[in-house]
Amino acid sequence: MIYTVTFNPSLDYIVEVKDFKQGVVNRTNDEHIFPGGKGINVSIVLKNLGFDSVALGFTAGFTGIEIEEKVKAHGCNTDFIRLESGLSRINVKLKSNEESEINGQGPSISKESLDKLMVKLEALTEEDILVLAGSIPTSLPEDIYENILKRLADKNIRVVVDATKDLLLNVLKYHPFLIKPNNHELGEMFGVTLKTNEEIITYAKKLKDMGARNVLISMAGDGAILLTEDGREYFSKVPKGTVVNSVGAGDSMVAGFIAGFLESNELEKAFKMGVATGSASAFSEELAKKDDVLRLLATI
Ligand SMILES: Nc1ncnc2c1ncn2[C@@H]1O[C@H](COP(=O)(O)OP(=O)(O)O)[C@@H](O)[C@H]1O
Ligand SMILES: O=P(O)(O)OC[C@H]1O[C@](O)(COP(=O)(O)O)[C@@H](O)[C@@H]1O
Repeated sequence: MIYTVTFNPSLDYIVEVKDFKQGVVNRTNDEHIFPGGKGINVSIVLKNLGFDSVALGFTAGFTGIEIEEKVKAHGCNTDFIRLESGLSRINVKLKSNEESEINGQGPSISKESLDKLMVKLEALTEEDILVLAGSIPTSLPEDIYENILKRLADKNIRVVVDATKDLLLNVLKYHPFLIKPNNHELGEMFGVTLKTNEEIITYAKKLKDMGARNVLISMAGDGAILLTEDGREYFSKVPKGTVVNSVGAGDSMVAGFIAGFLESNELEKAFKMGVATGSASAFSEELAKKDDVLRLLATI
């Protein structure tokens, strides 16, 4: 089974405002509310591609109840831990001349609740895939992903991590099967601005040297790069299309990669499927659907 963990689920409030102006009352032209958070998006897209998973993580308050209902409405299995207090966050995505995002901090997670998650994760076996994705509430220490992988280290589970900065860097010594920073996050990890593909490959290799097995770097509309554990390097352009909503494109890419790998056992095919799935999400209001993914895959 595939298990996704979202420490910090959200309701994504996507608002379109023509010519947004600061400091005045603006009115929306269009608005949507979607369940969000990286692991949750991975679970939804996996389902759209025909793969079952279990969405794990923490929810709180009425927003948490709504998130869980919406995830279930997509046909996903859920096993969230309910927090005693606080509210799951509402992340605002403002689409105007530019795209801006305000992502919340999320509720506090107590030690007892964390322990409940560990009990669930300790039941995983080498047959399973674990996806740890997204930020953690500010109340938690930055070594939380690292601690989880340390406790699961002898189980031979294939782990996918989509996180930023130290949260990601600290897990590399546990040899995650796949990591997927974008090019900006990659630069941020090393305190540099990366401009060319050569520079991006140089720094992606550092993540491999630090322990990651396969490193997937997304670059939004500029394509993607995969460095594989057996030393191959792939670059792909993105398919042609009109971007409608790129929120969740990165998570969709992770889901597409996993689905492609489970279908073919080939990293190159997984890579192409990842790119097609990311772009299928970027080209639609909601997350990628299978028909659109397969149509784009044929062009890569
Ligand atoms: N402007 C775009 N045009 C085409 N595909 C896109 C675009 N933006 C994102 N994608 C697709 O989604 C994938 C992930 O996008 P990216 O924005 O890099 O991830 P993240 O959301 O993690 O920052 C890309 O590799 C690509 O396949
Ligand atoms: O946990 P973080 O880093 O705050 O990100 C959460 C946000 O990212 C998303 O998962 C989308 O991520 P991507 O656009 O990178 O795929 C949203 O659904 C959510 O609001």
